[in-house]
Amino acid sequence: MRALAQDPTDKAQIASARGLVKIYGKGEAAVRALDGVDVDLARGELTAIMGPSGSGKSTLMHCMAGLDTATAGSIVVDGLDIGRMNQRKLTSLRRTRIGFVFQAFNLIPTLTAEENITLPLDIARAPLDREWFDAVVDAVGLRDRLDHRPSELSGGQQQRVACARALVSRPSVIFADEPTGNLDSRSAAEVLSFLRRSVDELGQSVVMVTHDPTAASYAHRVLFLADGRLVGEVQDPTRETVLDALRLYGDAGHDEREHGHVAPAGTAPSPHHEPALEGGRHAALDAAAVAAPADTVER
Ligand SMILES: Nc1ncnc2c1ncn2[C@@H]1O[C@H](COP(=O)(O)OP(=O)(O)OP(=O)(O)O)[C@@H](O)[C@H]1O
Repeated sequence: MRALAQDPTDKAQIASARGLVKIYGKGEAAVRALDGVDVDLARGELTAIMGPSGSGKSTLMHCMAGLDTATAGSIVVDGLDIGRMNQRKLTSLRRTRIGFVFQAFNLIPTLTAEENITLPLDIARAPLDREWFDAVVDAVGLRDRLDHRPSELSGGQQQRVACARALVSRPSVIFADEPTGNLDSRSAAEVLSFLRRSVDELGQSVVMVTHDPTAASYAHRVLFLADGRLVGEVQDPTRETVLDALRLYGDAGHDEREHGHVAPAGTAPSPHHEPALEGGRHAALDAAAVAAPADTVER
């Protein structure tokens, strides 16, 4: 395993956590979703987070993205200690420094692709950097679809619009939670290629939760969680090395669940399946991220 950076505010890390604990509920019903996680996520890399269902992947991502508050431990994102921030500052951090991509695309059906992409800037009344917008649109390959509404786009194109929307405000880091969970394998490949290109060509940092070994193979590095702990990692992964690691770290059921992509345990194998609660939670989180007020982050 890569050694933890001495200093979590190290510029080489886009996000770091130390001693992260998250407990949901109280008393006998308490669930220890994160059980002391120390992690450094490198700037300018695509990092994938894998692990069995319930191992704490989404919780880790939500805590590190300032969407959820940790019970204990510290988190630094882009040099800012988010554990010390009040809700207003967290909202501001999400608005200015973090991009989100969720399994549900969460596009506004009445807006065109272009309007959906620029929505966060419009809400923030922030100016559009046309050159950057063009670079993002070209990287995402949507130039000839900008006037289309979501219903006129394929699932992969819709998710690429959501990726472009996450990128357009030049966030420091993009957090993507199962970004290909609703896509067939071809559309998933389009989205994953784009996420990787956004790192290699546009200098973005991306952190992605996935169950899919193929999706994880697009990453520079894959982290494995089990029972709320970080249990291993693979550098420069291939699908095979990820599968080996999954065998080692306990997501043994993934092969049976795989259908182009791997659905979470306990869910139907359809690539379009999404538990209602999960979808609702993601939609609410995404709305919170997109609709946050446009104040600035105070250091
Ligand atoms: N809001 C919540 N209230 C109570 N328990 C929760 C809540 N969110 C998550 N948990 C529990 O915390 C643990 C970790 O959940 P989490 O969603 O982070 O896992 P995951 O690895 O992302 O799972 P999956 O792959 O199924 O999405 C699970 O036991 C889950 O039931």
